[in-house]
Amino acid sequence: MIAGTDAIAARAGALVIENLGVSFGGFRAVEDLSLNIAPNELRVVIGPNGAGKTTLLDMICGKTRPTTGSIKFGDLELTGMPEYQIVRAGVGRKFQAPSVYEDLTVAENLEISLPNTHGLWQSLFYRRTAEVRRRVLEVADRARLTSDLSRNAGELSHGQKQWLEIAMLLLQDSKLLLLDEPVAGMSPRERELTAELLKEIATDRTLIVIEHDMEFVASIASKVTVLHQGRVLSEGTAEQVQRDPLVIDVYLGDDHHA
Ligand SMILES: Nc1ncnc2c1ncn2[C@@H]1O[C@H](COP(=O)(O)OP(=O)(O)OP(=O)(O)O)[C@@H](O)[C@H]1O
Repeated sequence: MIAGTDAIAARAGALVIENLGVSFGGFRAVEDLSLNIAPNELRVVIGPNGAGKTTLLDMICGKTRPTTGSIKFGDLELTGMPEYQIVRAGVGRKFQAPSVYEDLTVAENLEISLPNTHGLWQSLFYRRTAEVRRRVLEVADRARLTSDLSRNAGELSHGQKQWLEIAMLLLQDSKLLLLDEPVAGMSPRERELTAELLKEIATDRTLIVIEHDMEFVASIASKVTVLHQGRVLSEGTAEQVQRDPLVIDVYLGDDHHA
């Protein structure tokens, strides 16, 4: 019974992190960190430089192995699983710098993100091909890339490349998306569109977004977790954490709180 319930939670994207910790040669980058993220939640993680934000995402996606604690994605314990299995379990990571295939078109970038595409092209089975086209068009529409499908990805603006990469995660069927500063370097209009896109994605997927820009955070987040020195310092709405004296203290002198 419990396994069945957990399996549903895994598909829906619940993430439960308990007492997570990692040390790099004696230095504790993350310590005793617990987080509970509901299915279809859009959680923002903020914190000053070196707080452990990137290290947290690295541990969820298997890039860094925790020294202590557990990361449960539904009924799956992710700690100890190799990175490719974590991807297959539905966890997709986007790093700060976009990594798309610049010499391929937007459509081609999207097509190759679909699982099992190689076998598909070998067989050239019409119905599957039509299904691929349908899914590519649907996700391109979601990511505001419909009119750019035949352009080379290298010609896209910085913001459009970020959307393409998010679209690739959607086609990979990621149920939990980990995004590292998705609006860094974007224009104000691109930020607005990204806020809309992320909110839309959170209607049927779970997202964890690392972000510095508090205006953007306020525009997207239902809940914010503030990390400091590898631990959770505060949690609440953007407004609540910005008013928290502990958070103000940590950011003192930082223009985020001007
Ligand atoms: N592989 C590593 N080896 C040694 N120290 C590391 C390693 N990775 C991270 N650290 C250290 O762990 C701490 C947390 O780093 P992390 O990159 O997670 O912080 P962050 O909150 O993402 O900061 P930023 O906002 O600057 O990206 C830092 O002090 C960093 O120097």
